[in-house]
Amino acid sequence: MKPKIFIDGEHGTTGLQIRTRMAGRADVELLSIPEAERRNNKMREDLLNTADIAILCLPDDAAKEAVAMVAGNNSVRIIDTSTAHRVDPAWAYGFAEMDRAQAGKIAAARHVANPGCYPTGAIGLIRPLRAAGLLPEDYPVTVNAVSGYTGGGKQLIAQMEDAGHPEHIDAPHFLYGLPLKHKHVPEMQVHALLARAPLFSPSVGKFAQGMIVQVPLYLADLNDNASLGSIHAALADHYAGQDIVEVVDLKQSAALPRVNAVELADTDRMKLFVFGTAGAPHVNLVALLDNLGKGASGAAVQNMDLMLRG
Ligand SMILES: NC(=O)C1=CN([C@@H]2O[C@H](COP(=O)(O)OP(=O)(O)OC[C@H]3O[C@@H](n4cnc5c(N)ncnc54)[C@H](OP(=O)(O)O)[C@@H]3O)[C@@H](O)[C@H]2O)C=CC1
Ligand SMILES: CC(=O)N[C@@H](CCC(=O)OP(=O)(O)O)C(=O)O
Repeated sequence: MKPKIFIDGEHGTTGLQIRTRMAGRADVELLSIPEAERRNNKMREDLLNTADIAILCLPDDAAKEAVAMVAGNNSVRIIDTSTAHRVDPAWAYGFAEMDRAQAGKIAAARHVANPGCYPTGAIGLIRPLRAAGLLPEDYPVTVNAVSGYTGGGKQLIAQMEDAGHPEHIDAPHFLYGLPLKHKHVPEMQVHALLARAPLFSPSVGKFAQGMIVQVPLYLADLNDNASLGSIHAALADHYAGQDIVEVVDLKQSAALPRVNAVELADTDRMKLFVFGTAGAPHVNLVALLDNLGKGASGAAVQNMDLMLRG
């Protein structure tokens, strides 16, 4: 029998993208709820309890309610794309490449918390340097990022695309999260293995999908006389043999005049760069991804595939 997959929230931004990725897959049976019934709790509860894997693409509170709907059912496994369970030690964090053991943990888990889009970039850059001992645990990490507007789901998409929307946003690029209490900070701190909460400044650009995450570093405050070359080598070693995360060659990075936020739109890949000049005091670590690809729906399908094999 084919494993049954139910995407709760399949008519939202993340859910639709997962459905698109699953179209044509003959190895799974996709359970579906009509759009008009998407908030029908009885139907959702039945489908959640029928599934082998439920993928939650809901706001945090609704995700917690969905988990409660399958309490006592030991056969359904869950991938939650919301923020609700990302620092819960009982849930496997769904970033398969973040260390060597993680793909195995996801494969064996009943509960998987899909990472946030910004944390995928930030943790992807920082954690290998913590693991290699180059970045001190108490380094004052800053994370600056720009996301495509689909990152804000149906509501922000409408505000950006519909000129008649009462809260239409006209800005081509805007900063938000100005009180510095973004919901992604805790998972960045926990999974990047940092003692101090990173200072995170997000922004949105007038493009649908794409993301740049930047982590600038002062070399003098790192360990082991860290250099442009040793930082790049640590990242390249960590991701060697991966097909989703690519560490761009130093020479290629040095030749780039710019980084285009939408370069990886509509892909599930992530590119990591180390920018700077040999012998100079700073480096800038940069992650490039699609907020809906490796940043959300692509990662959810990757995790589902690991769980189906596990
Ligand atoms: N967009 C992105 O780039 C990313 C999103 N995520 C996470 O994915 C989750 C979904 O976000 P996103 O797809 O962007 O959001 P959307 O607003 O686009 O979609 C959410 C969907 O969930 C439905 N929904 C909301 N509340 C309930 C409820 N109580 N019961 C049943 N259905 C409900 C909505 O229906 P209705 O239309 O009626 O509101 C909608 O169809 C969020 O937790 C988000 O944080 C994670 C990483 C990146
Ligand atoms: C552009 C934008 O608004 N982005 C969202 C984050 C993306 C998202 O909702 O994802 P998570 O589930 O990972 O939080 C935000 O800043 O709240």
